[in-house]
Amino acid sequence: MPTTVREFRSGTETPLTMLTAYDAPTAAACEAAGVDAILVGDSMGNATLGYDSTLPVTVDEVASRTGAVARATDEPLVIADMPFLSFGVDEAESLKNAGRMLKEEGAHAVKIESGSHTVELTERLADVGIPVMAHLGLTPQKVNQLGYSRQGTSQEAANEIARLAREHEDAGAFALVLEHVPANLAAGITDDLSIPTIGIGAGSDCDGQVLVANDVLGLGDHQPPFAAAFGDVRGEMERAVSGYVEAVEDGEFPAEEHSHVESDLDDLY
Ligand SMILES: Nc1nc(=O)c2c([nH]1)NC[C@@H]1CN(c3ccc(C(=O)N[C@@H](CCC(=O)O)C(=O)O)cc3)CN21
Ligand SMILES: CC(C)C(=O)C(=O)O
Ligand SMILES: [Mg+2]
Repeated sequence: MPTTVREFRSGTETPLTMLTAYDAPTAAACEAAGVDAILVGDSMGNATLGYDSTLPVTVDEVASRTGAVARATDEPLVIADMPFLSFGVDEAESLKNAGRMLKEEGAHAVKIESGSHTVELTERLADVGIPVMAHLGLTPQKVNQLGYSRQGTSQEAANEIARLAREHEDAGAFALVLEHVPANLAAGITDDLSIPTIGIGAGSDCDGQVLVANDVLGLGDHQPPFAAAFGDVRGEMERAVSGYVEAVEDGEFPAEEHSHVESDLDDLY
């Protein structure tokens, strides 16, 4: 498994796997299951913080969860997802916010939602030693312009995504997320680039795949059409909590083995 971005590359026999995690136990489960990279996604906004988009997520929130994920794991690459307006406004601020994820929180790399405005920033970050994962196609921080719809569906839009993909590789990005784009566009970009492409709703010809952990675990209430549940963790949580509630209400918990009596104590009343 990769512990530096140099080992996270295309052309391997099996596709690369990436999953989001926002806490230590989920990160530990990802590591135990052999996930190659963990993305501390700004999807934490809707997945765990109760917002209806990723826009309100702060640098402090991503930083604190990145620290938790990095402390809980050794092997997987840990990538911090830079939140809305934490990059791309002011260069010094972008470098400070991204650098903090590596310097203070133990991330190995950052991801930034990309566009023509992030080519120079990607180069600058890479130059100072902050590996950048680029992200094209559906970029949820642009929900107010794009909604959550498919991207790259016209020839013109597809060409633009392919051009930006090449520009970000040339700028020094170590990998590229392609979200909600046609499988044939993602396949073409994957062929063209030498850095690994990681798809989400982008078909099976990318070098790797990423999904939001809540969707994979069966923990979410609403999941995108391209996601799949491989478990029923929400059901499992409800069963465990119901068991606890019933045991307390029936007087079965706590039992003797969960309590202790000090025979030396005097009666207090
Ligand atoms: N749990 C979760 N999973 C994700 O994959 C995810 C998040 N949260 N939060 C951030 C973004 C938002 N994403 C989404 C959310 C919804 C659709 C979706 O339902 N798309 C429909 C409707 C499009 C529309 O509104 O026009 C589609 O048919 O494409 C797609 C991606 C992907 N990301
Ligand atoms: C879905 C991935 C690519 C993401 O950006 C996130 O989880 O925030
Ligand atoms: Mg994100």
